[in-house]
Parts: sequence; structure tokens; C-alpha cells
Amino acid sequence: MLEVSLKKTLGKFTLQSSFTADKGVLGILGASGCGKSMTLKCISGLQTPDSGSIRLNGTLLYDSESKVNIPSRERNIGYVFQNYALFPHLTVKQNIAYGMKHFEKSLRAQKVTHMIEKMQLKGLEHHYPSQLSGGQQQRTALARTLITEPDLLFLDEPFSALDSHIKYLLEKELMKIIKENFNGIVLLVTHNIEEAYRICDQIMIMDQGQNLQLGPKEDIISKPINLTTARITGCKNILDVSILEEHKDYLLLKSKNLIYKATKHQIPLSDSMLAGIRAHHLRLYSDISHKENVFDCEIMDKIEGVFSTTIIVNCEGNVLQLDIAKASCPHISESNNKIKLHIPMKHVFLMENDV
Ligand SMILES: Nc1ncnc2c1ncn2[C@@H]1O[C@H](COP(=O)(O)OP(=O)(O)OP(=O)(O)O)[C@@H](O)[C@H]1O
Repeated sequence: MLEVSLKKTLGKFTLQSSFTADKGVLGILGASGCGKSMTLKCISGLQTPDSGSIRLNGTLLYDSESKVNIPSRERNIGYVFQNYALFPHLTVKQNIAYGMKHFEKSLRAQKVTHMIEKMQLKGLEHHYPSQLSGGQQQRTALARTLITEPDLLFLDEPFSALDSHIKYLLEKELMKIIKENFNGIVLLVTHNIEEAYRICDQIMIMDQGQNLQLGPKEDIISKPINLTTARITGCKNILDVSILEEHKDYLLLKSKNLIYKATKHQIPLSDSMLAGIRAHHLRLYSDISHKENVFDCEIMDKIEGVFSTTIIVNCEGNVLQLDIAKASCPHISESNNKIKLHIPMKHVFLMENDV
């Protein structure tokens, strides 16, 4: 287990973060400059916090009170960077063996051979990084890290430099290899919610040096606790709301002239809350016998993507965005600017207005 509680000020920026991570992949998600890399640097010992403590599998790596500060090279943490940071003048084999200088020579050769086989790099041992494909470079970088048998693995935006087609393939391949060959804690830094959702077990949302929410990825998506986490996780529809009625299982809400139901969740209610509804959860409605949470709306704009259409509507004074698979909205024609909108009550979440 990784237990982190730290404070670090650099110029005008202050990182103040407390969290724990267990085996599996924890995604650290946040906008540029929110402190993701700084968090990793403090844990790995490249930066020294001003105060706090960091403990990995029971071993104290840093503690300001008892003045413990284990040097970076002794923390046993592996890093895979965005551009893989392979040494261009070393071959695949030499790159992989690089971090093993302290191992006995015969053991080193044996481990490198084994790792080359495991990472499907056989036949490429004497190639230089410039002679490798993106996937081969990625596997070499991972091999170089995993051969040191780290307790903790950092992936710092490893896919952000790739274009989307190759990105999915490499992402899938890398995570498969990691799951098969590494049984520890993985911290993945990303600013992409889709990537975090595909790869991670847990997600931690960071903003301006603070971690705002940490939990299973499904909870982070379905129940953002405040406006900042809703925005960072890509929620397009955020409405001012007043709570008209509180029932056992549901709430009756009002946003401008729209009166709608929402499933009740286990969060304390207050007077200054917002309602969030994700664009892909809103539905076009054709069954006129069903009336609950179905509203007449006026289409304001339509943006056609390759596979989905984004529709902007005015719904009782609220501007809402719907993302609809193209195949499921053939009946929207240029001449018809009215639609019936269904707001599924289980997909409306209430949150604090923290901004
Ligand atoms: N050595 C430094 N001196 C002063 N400020 C710094 C220093 N290093 C980082 N910062 C500031 O700390 C903040 C957090 O930086 P960090 O690199 O952790 O961001 P990040 O979330 O990883 O961003 P990105 O996604 O762009 O990599 C930024 O505002 C940055 O400008």
C-alpha cells in the first residue's frame, strides 16, 4: 500500500495532497499544471516535500517529523515517460540492462534474456530505438523499468504523444503486459478522462494542487462531488437547481422552468447545489405514452461527428447538450426543430457548487 500525505510549495504553487493507493491502477486526472507530475516527483524523491510523510508497503520513504528521506535511487520506483526516454545510443538489450548495474553479471544476462522474451522483443536485441516501432519502443521502456522489480510503477502520460488509432492498440498492449508482469501499485498520470476510465481501477481528481475526489472509476463518473470534478470528468450539462420536494427514493427538482425527478443518492442536500447530467445519458424520446421526465425541446444547433451527433436544445429555458449515436437519430430532419427529450432520473446527480 502507498500512503501519501504531503505539502510542497514551489513559487506561487502549493501541492497539498493526501491519499492511499492499493494494488491496481490509480489514475491521477487533472488539467495541465494541477500538480500531477509534482505528486509523482515527491513520491519518487526527485522533489522533497516541505512537510508530510510517504510510506510504501510499510516502509517510510519520507517523514518530515522524524527526518527520514530515503534517496530516490533506493525507493524502488519504476517510471515510464511520455516519450519513453530510451537512450538513443544504446541498443534494446543495453537499454534494458541499464538499470541493473548492481546485479551480478551472469544474473544480469539471464534476466535480460528472460525479459526480452517476455516483452516479445526477441530478434530486436541489437536494434537502436530509432529502428523500433512505437510499440517496440514502449515495450523496451517497460522492460527496462520492470527488470528492476519496482514496488511502484509510474506511468506519466505514456500515450499522450500518440495519434488515436495507434494509441488504443498500444494502450491495450501496454496494460496487458503490465497486468501479466507486474503485481504492484501503478500510478498513471493523465489529463484524459476516457483514457483514465479505460485503464484505471480507481481515479483521483486533482485541481490546483489539491486532490478533490478519489474512488472507483464508476463512482467518479456517476457521482462527481462538485462542479470542478464534474467539469474535469467531462460533464457538459450543469444546471442551477432548487429542490422542490424530497421523497423517499427521489427528489423533485427545478431548473429555470424545468421540473424533473432525480433518483436520491447518499449525499447531504443544501440550498446551493447544482445538477449534472452527462450528454450521452440524455435520450430522444419517441414513446408518447411515457410521460415521466419527458420534455418538449427546441433544437438550437446540431453538430455532426463521424459516428455521433451532438444536439443543443433549449429545454424549458435550459440549454442542454445531447450526444446521440447517428444510427439512433435518423428522424431528426432539417425541417423539424422540435424533439422530445427524456432525462433518465437515475443519471441526474446533485453536487456542491465549489466555484
Ligand atoms: N521548479 C518549479 N518552480 C516553480 N514552480 C514549479 C516548478 N515545477 C513545477 N512548478 C509549478 O507547479 C505546478 C504543477 O506542476 P506539475 O508539473 O506537477 O503539473 P502537471 O499537473 O503535471 O501538468 P502537466 O499535465 O502540464 O504536465 C505548475 O503550476 C508548475 O508551473
